[in-house]
This record gives sequence, C-alpha cells and structure tokens, in this order.
Amino acid sequence: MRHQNKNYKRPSFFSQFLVILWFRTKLSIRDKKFFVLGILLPMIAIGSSVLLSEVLVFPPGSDYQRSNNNLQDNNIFVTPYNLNSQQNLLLDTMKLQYSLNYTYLDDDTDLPDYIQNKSLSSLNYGISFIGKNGLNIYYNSSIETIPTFVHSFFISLFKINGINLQLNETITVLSSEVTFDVFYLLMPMILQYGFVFFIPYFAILIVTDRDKGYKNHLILNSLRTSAYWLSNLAFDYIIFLFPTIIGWIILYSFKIDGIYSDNSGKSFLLFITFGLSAIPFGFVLQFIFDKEETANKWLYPFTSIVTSIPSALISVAFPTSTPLAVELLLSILPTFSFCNGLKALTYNNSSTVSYTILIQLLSGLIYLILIYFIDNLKKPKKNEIIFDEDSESIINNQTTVEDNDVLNEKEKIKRLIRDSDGNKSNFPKIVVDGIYKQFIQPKPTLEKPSLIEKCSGGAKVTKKNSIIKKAVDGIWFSVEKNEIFGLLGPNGSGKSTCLNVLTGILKADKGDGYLSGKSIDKDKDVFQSIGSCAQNDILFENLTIYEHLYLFSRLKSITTKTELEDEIDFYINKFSIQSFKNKKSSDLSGGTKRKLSVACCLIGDPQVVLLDEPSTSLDPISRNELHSLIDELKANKSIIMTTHSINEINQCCNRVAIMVDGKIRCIGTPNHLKHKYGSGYTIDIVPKNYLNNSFEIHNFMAQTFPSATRVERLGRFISYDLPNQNQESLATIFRILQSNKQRLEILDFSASSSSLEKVFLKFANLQEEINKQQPNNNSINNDVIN
Ligand SMILES: Nc1ncnc2c1ncn2[C@@H]1O[C@H](COP(=O)(O)OP(=O)(O)OP(=O)(O)O)[C@@H](O)[C@H]1O
Repeated sequence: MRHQNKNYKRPSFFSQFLVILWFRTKLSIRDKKFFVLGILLPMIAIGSSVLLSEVLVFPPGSDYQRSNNNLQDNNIFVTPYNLNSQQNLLLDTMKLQYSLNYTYLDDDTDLPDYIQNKSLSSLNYGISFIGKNGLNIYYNSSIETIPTFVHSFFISLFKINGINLQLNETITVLSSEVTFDVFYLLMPMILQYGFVFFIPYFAILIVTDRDKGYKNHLILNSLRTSAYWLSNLAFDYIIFLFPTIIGWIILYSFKIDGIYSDNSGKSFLLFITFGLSAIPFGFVLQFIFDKEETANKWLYPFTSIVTSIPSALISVAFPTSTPLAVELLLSILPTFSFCNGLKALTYNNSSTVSYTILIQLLSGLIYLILIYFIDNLKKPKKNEIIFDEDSESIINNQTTVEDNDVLNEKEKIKRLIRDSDGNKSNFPKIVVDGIYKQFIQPKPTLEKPSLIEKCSGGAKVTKKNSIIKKAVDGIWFSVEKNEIFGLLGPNGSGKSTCLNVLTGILKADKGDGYLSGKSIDKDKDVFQSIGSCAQNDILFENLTIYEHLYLFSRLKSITTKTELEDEIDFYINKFSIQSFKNKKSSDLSGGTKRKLSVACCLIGDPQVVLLDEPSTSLDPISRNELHSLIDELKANKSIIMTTHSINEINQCCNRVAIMVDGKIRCIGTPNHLKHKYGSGYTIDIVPKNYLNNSFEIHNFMAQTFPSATRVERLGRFISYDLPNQNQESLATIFRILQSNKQRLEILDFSASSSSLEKVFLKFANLQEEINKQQPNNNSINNDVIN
C-alpha cells in the first residue's frame, strides 16, 4: 500500500550527499576496471616497492656510517689534475645547474680507492680529468643500464655546454659495502605509477555523467549541484584511502627506507594528502572532454604523461635535489609533488617533505576552486537570436494569423508576469514566458567532404555554410495544479527543445520559464520538486530496478524506511515489473526500461512533472497502465507530457497545445480543439453490395451534401468528409441517411465529428508545407551539431 497524503520535503544536503556515496559505491563495486585501477595497481606498486627494496638495496658494510660521513649525498668527486678552463667551466655549470658539491682529490688514482675504501654510503659517481681533454667517469653501481644512462647524460651535458671533452672510460665500481641508490630513484616512480591511474578513472566517471546526461538528470531530480560534486570528491577520496593506507602500512612494516624513519608521520601525511590534490586535479582535467569515448581514449595516456614524465626526467636530472623554481613550477602536478616528497623522504629531507604536503593541500584547494568556476562556465549558453528576415536563416514565411486562444494564453502570461511585481508565489506551477531557442545547423550540401573535413568529423560551421533553425519560436503557456498539459506536434516541431529548456539542459535564447514560481534562468534551486523523464531513457546500467527507485526516491523526498519500501513496491506493482526487481537496467527490455524511467520520474511525489514521450516502446496494456497511473497520481501535480499519440491526449490530458515549426498553433481542451478546428464530419457508409450500390449512393450524397468529398479508405465502405459550412447538425445527417437507408440498400452507416486526430493532421500538414518551403530542411532536421 502506498502512503497517501505524505508531506514530501526535499532531503537535506547531507542526506543527498550520503545517497550519492551509496550510489557510487554500488556502481564501483560492480565495475571491474575499478578493481584493477583503484585497488590492484596501487597494491602491485606497493608490493613491487617492497620487493625491489630487498633486491636493490645492498646492506651497508660494517663501517657504514652515513651520519658521520662529512660528504653530502650529492657530492661529486673530482680530481683536479690538469684542470683546464673548459673543465672548470663544466664544473661551474654543473655546480650551478645541478647544485652539486665537489670534493677535490689530490690524485687521479685516489678516486677509485676513495670509493672502494671510504665506504661512502650513497656515492653516485665521480669524474677525473686526465690528460688534456680526457675524462674518466666512475660509477658506484652494479647494474649495467644505470651507468650507461648516466654516461649518455654526461655526454649530452657536455654538448649542451659546448664543451669538447673526450670521454675515455666508464668505470663501474662495484662495492658491496655501500648502499646502492637505484632503489631510491625507482621507488618514488613505481609508487607514483601505481597511484596515477585512479586519477583518470575517477575523472572519466564525471565525463560519463555529463555525456550521458546522468549529472543533469540527477540534478533535475532534486540533487543539489554542491552535493553532486562534494559526494563524488568524497567518494573518490575514501576509495583512494583504502589502498593508500594499507599500502603505507605494508611499506612501514617492511621498514622501507624513508617510510620507516624519523619522518614516518610525515610520510603518512604525504600519502594521504596526495589524493586531496590528485582527485580534484583529475576533475579539472576531465572538463577538457565532452564525450566518454574520447576521455577513455585520451585521459589515461594524457594523465600518465602529464604527471609522470616530468617526475621521471627530474629524477634523472636532479637525483638528489631539484632547484626550487623547477620544483615550484612542477609541483602543481600532483604526481610530481608526490614523487618529489617520496624522494625527499628517502633522503631524509624533512623540510622538503613538509613543504610538499603543504603544496599538495594548496594545489588541491586551487583545483577545487577551478572546478567551481569551470562547472559554471560549462553551463548551457544563450545565443544571440536572429529575427532578421533577410538573413540566411530559414524563415517561416507562412503568414499565419495567430490563433485567438494562443493570443489569449500569451496575454494571460504577460499579465501574470507584469502583475506579479516580483512575487511569484501565486504563479501556476509551470509558466512558460516567451521562450525562443535557435540552433545553428550546417547547410545541406551535395559536395563531398574534403579529406580534412572527413578526419575532423565534418566541415567547420561558419556563417556562410550554416542555417538558423528556430526550434522554439516564442511560446507562452502555463500549467495549473492538477492539470495534465499535452504538448502535441509532428517530428521536429520543437516539443523536446521546449522541455529541454524547462529542464535546464538548454538555455533559452530569449524568455524564461518558472517552475513552482522559480525562474529557470535565475534561481539556482529551481529543480527542487521536479520529476523528469527524458525522451531517451537515462538509466544507470549497473543499478537494478529496485536501486534506481531507491536512489530517486531518496534524492527527492524524506521518507521513513517503511514509506520508502511501500512506495518502491507501489511503482513496481503498478508497472508489473516485480520479476525484474533485482535485474540490472542493462538487462531489461526497451519497454521495461521505459516503465522504470517513468517510475523514477514519478517517485518521490514531485510537484512538477515533465514527461517527454513517456509511452514510447510500451505495449498497449502497459500504455493503459501508465495512463491510469498518471491519472491516479495527478492530484496536486502539474504535468507536461509530450506525445505523438492522440489517444494519450484524449485519455490523459486536460489541455493540449499543438506545436508546428516551433510555435504553438492552437491551445485548449481536446474537445475545444475538436470543435474549433475539426470543422465537419466523417460519414462512413457500408453498402449491401459494394459494386452495385456504390454509384447510386455516391449520386445521392453529391445531390444531398454537395460540399461532401469522397475520401479513399481501406475496407468495403464509402467514406466522405463533410465540411461544416452549412451548419448541419449530426442529428440532421443521421435523419437524412436513415430515411434513405432502405432505398439506397445501405447496410450500415456512421457519422461523427472530426476527431482530434484530424485536427492534428491538419497542423502536421502545415509543418510539411513549411518544410517544403525550407529546401532540404527535412533531411537535416535531426542532425544535431552541438
Ligand atoms: N542540439 C540541436 N542542434 C541543432 N538542431 C537541433 C538541436 N536540437 C533540436 N534541433 C532541431 O530543432 C528542431 C526541433 O527539434 P525537437 O527535437 O525539439 O522536435 P520534437 O518536436 O521534439 O521532435 P520529435 O517528436 O521527433 O522528438 C528540429 O528541427 C531539430 O533538428
């Protein structure tokens, strides 16, 4: 049983925040990619670090005295033997660029001995100048690739500085007595790579929300924008914390240098603050993309390159300390600062770790502010509307005189706005005040697209090759409480555009709409008690029917647990979808998806309901279920329903407007329209013998009703349209036909007023006429360019 007369209220920010956390968790735990990128990869990185620490760090010898060593980690050892000006220049340059310290040795031969015997804990390399231009390089390494790499580095360094030195020899000094630094170079990079891919993963979720219309749909169904962003950020951060904290504990337990040290507190902070800058960073990056597909293709490599390559290069260029300016510039990249912090940890550089943590927090804050501004910039835009009759725009050159009812409705709305004096509390629930919306469409052309155009996805739309499509061309109407307003019109007449403006998906170029007295254009919390069902089902593939209804009910209304369960059951029973209750929406048929979309829209008892072709893909029984449900729920609601079905209008709507070419051509109750525009009757006559009697019947009809025209219809009966110019009543027509029934050998006959269908067809023909006058317009009607 559904609870009646509930006093629904929009849930608090916190309550909506929690619902979105619940919703994201549901979606993520069903997503394999999430496990790989969000959990597996970080764990692999942590595991590899532990493993490498065992393999790569050689235990210090007995005389290892790092702390007593008066030589700094970034020392370079130079034999002053025969130093010439070029060699001095090289040393000075390296000193300046790479902040290297030098220890001058007395003799060339001292260097290997120095390395071997002095047991320097973190000796990197030494150079000795021999002869005039010769040079030997010494490495304290046991891995071949590293000396080769440093070797190339030196050569490029000489070249950059224009120094012509001859590299004589590369000598690798193997020492089991010193700690080997490769691990400290690799560990930050490995960890960084392990944690970098959750950034694009979370960011792409936001692009998907935008691309598939999820975000808009949730906001339209009462979700606050702030709750959307904050809950997403919080969810991503909580998810990030799991592998991060577990990872840190593992590193700490294995006593990994840097993590297990005097700075372990700071190392923990470094890990957990990384997410605070990386997640908002990803959220900023995602604004570059509008399509999920493109984001999926580019965001992973892009994030990886943008964040990791600088760190890798810097690690090689400045193995122990990076110049401040470079560091500050690149620290805006979260993975760079994270990597930098890790490096500082391994070198026991406490102050750098502290300042990296601070940078992570600050950059996170900067990214949050950027998200706020970019999100506002990304909102749909107003275009300058074009009224210029001589322009390239498609002009509706039908000189139609506006219908009286349409004019009256327009005047009513104008008066309402004028008299409201800013107070809109007594407005009808839905008011449409002169909305215009135009689109720029490419002009149809027979020319084949050039290769460049093919590659770039089409010709650039310029003033010359474009036309203006007036999708909605100034409409006024209102919908009262308890009213179902049908918006009828042929394809492309502007119904969906009108609803898209009312739901904030599009911004009106001119005019405004009011929902429960709040302006769509100006009021931020306009979508407070709205239920919206778009033309295409907006459903989350990995959520079940039950979860969808739970989500939308919790977003729109405050209910107790029992009320919530009752309400979900109510919709599930009404639409006879009990057996699919726990099925994911991706596994549902088209009709069931549609039912779910409508149920999500109606649940939570919204005051304003916008239904865009709700009965599409429903079978006749389901349609009837839908119509009776709408009828049952309409109390206290104002509903707009767009449809192509005349039946639907007849069964559900109190009032109807027919749109043609962006304008409302007639408005009123279905009966009023039938009466006003359905000028005449339809007469169907079934002769006893079609071949023998039809000639005589036709003669009779031509004499009795000269204005009647015969219409071709399928079946063995003769049909006539009879315009109502002579004001004959239906009763008169019946009487005449009845009195001649026997003589004309008529088996049966019927006469009825023209239906709403005829009224609709009349207007649909008008749209066709207009389309014919707009060359090739039909073919581009649905080619959306933005
Ligand atoms: N984003 C867009 N860009 C360009 N043209 C558009 C865009 N959206 C709609 N149009 C054009 O505006 C006109 C009205 O479209 P709209 O979808 O509102 O019509 P409709 O009455 O809802 O049609 P249907 O019954 O087929 O859904 C059409 O000519 C359509 O091609």
